[in-house]
Amino acid sequence: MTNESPFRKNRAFYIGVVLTVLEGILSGCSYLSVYIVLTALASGTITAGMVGAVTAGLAVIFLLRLVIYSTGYTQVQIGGAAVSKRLRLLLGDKLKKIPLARFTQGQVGQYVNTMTSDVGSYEKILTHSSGNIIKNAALSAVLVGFVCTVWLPAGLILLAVVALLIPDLWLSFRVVKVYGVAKNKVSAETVSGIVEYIDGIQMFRAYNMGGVKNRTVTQAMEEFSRVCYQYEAKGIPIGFGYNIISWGSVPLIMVLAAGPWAAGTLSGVDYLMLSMLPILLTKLTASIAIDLFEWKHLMVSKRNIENLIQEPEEAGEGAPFAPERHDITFRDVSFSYMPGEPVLKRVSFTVPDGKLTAIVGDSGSGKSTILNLIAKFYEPQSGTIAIGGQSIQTVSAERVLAQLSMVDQQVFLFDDTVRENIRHARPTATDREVEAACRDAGCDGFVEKLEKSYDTGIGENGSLLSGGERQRLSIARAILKNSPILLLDEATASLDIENELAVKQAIANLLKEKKTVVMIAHTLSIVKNADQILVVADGTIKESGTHEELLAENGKYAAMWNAEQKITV
Ligand SMILES: Nc1ncnc2c1ncn2[C@@H]1O[C@H](COP(=O)(O)OP(=O)(O)OP(=O)(O)O)[C@@H](O)[C@H]1O
Repeated sequence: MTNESPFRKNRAFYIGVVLTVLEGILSGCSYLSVYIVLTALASGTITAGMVGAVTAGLAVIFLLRLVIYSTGYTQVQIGGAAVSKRLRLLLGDKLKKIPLARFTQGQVGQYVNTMTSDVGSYEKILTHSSGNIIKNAALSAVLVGFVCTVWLPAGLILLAVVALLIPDLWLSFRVVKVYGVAKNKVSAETVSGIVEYIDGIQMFRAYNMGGVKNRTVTQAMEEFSRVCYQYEAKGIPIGFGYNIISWGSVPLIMVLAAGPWAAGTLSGVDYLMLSMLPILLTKLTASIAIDLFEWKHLMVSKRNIENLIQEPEEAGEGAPFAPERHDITFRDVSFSYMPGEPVLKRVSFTVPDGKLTAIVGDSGSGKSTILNLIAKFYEPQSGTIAIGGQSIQTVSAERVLAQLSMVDQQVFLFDDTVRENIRHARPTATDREVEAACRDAGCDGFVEKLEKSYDTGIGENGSLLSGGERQRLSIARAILKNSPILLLDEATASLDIENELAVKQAIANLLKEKKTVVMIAHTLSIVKNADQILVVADGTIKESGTHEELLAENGKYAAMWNAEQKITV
């Protein structure tokens, strides 16, 4: 990673800005032509040749402005789009490194907001606000300079109008600081609510919760419109006040300049220009004030982007990680999702290399949490987790994940074809390898019945497939990846009997290869033959051993086994 600012602008942007300023200055030159013509008219020295020359000059200026404006505008757009593209890629990369725990703390809305609207707003600063401000400032400088040469006191009054922008902006920036930041925060919360609502729409409808959830989203939106109203309501009077004061300069100059005009020290044309140009300047400064107000607000977006860039990343470096053995050791590992609510308490155990270890226990006892920690989705608060004797704390999650495959209850599938969904596990795999993995996972039967077989699209998150079919596709992925460690969350409970058998057969095929396997089992019959069984209870490993050893111990496992036998008999 370089030390260069991610916000740095490129050449296209600077070229665009220079051209925009040039166009602003040129537009001021049109007034100079009017002045020349009017002066000649008043003094009676006007000729047809002169009118022709001024008209030609105006035509040239117009053409020049057209070319400069369109080139400048295009360059600024290209430059701005390049910066926002760089920012989006950087933020996308950053999201991969933020600890998963952050995504469960109401941050999702903020992240979505920053990735989309904040980057869009920052792009707007570059492509619109900055250009407008610089252009209007350049034109204002030309006008004030010109008025100064016509009659200095009028020029000084206009300078005062420009200077009044300072208190105006000070006040409006305070509004942005309070309400602009609040607006942004509420907007993120609204996005969070909407994301949750859309994500869970099936469940909300199934449980008739649309109304309740709708109310939550509606309240967030109402709060958003309230803050927006406050923001505008506080900002408008400041702009309005500035407008009234700056417009006062027009009659003031007219009244003050009337004396020198009557005395003959100012010509009629000068007086006319002094009456007209301040009108233009007040319009320009009002526009600058509005643009700067907006610019300041958009800078809140820049700060949000900076905050996201600076978010702490998960521990671990990019150093290579290829342990020779794949035994997994937990030493005094403690973990909680929420402060003060421990899920694992000083847990220690070893999963032997190349063996099958099953984890059993009550619902909510922390079984999936153990798998999440092995996969580095979360970091333990204390203790160490090692793979092949090497602590994974100093290894990046990406490199740890390269060593393992996960098959769990939450299968995530892309809105892509069957083939590409499986190939994600190993992008270099050939079609034959993908199809072989599918066969081993028992997918070939249903895949071949699909309209375009392996090239059929499966819908968003595999919505066109059944639960069991989705499970088997995720097993096919694990088979294709062929990693030395396999983490399995046995999830056949919600499947019909046919699918359950198919998934169990697929898992059995997956287990054929000699791997280090950690398997959460919700039914004990499936773990009878495991090399080791860990019984989790109250955030600790209550018992460990083989099926026979644990039955002989006559503890929790034996009780669970006996209970299950009674149900199945
Ligand atoms: N992302 C999370 N944020 C906060 N708490 C969580 C989170 N995930 C799990 N928990 C809590 O941690 C505890 C352990 O959850 P975990 O999913 O590890 O249990 P489990 O034994 O796998 O349960 P099950 O057998 O029902 O899948 C539970 O009390 C659960 O509510």
